[in-house]
Amino acid sequence: MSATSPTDGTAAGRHSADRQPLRSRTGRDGGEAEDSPLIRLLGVRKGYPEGGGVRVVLDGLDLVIRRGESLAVVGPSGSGKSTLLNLIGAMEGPDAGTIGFGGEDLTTLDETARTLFRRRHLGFIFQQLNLVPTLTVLENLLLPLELNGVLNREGRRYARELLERVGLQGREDTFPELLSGGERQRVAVARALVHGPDLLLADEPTGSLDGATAQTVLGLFNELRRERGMTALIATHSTDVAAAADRVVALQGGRLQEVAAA
Ligand SMILES: Nc1ncnc2c1ncn2[C@@H]1O[C@H](COP(=O)(O)OP(=O)(O)OP(=O)(O)O)[C@@H](O)[C@H]1O
Repeated sequence: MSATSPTDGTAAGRHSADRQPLRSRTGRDGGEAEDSPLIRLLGVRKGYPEGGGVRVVLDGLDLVIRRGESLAVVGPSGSGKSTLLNLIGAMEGPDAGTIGFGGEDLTTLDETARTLFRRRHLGFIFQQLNLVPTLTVLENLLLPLELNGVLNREGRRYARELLERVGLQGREDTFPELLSGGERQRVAVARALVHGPDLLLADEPTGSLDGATAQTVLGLFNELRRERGMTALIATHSTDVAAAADRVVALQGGRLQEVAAA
């Protein structure tokens, strides 16, 4: 079964683009380009070895995500949400199926091309955060810019602006181990956004945050979608996070199902 169409990604894209009320929820005017698919999964399967066999986690997923859309993925623990994010983020490859990103099939890229693709186009917020402990907060934020060879004055200014927008102004020179869990999570949020990614992949991005701070972070995602046309895919157990998304899909038993908007 598909999140958007049981059979065909193209039809699924048209179906999704017809969802006018979803656009008005974020205040976007939803032009043609914004509504075009950014990501297109067709027949994606993924399993892991277990007891001499293979345990299938994702069982033939079809999914279309439009440019500028925010999509929440919900589902029980172990249902494959992180696995789905890892596949779309080209962290690993599927056993079968294709994953299109802006017309390019990620499953055909070699390791070097996948690394470059991730650096240029994606912002990750991992559950484990993956902050570099030997770098300060600001240095952690500058890392994606450095890796992309675009660390300049404007990048430094934007890094500071993002820290302010997540409420961490004044903590630029602090090391991650001296921050609270929620503060560390906000550093990871800002770091994922600093290079202006086309797609944000966020795994439980507000899990360590209080309600008000979580709303600030979700508001920031939506602002960046409006300001920069960013697309967001968010794995979550939180009903608040799901409610802030344009669209919600649920993973269960290896399959995706569209969930009615709240
Ligand atoms: N690299 C791996 N090797 C073996 N099994 C794996 C690997 N990655 C994930 N799995 C298995 O795939 C299943 C799905 O894991 P995944 O982390 O995607 O679930 P999830 O929905 O994100 O869970 P949670 O909500 O608890 O974070 C789990 O049973 C997990 O053990």
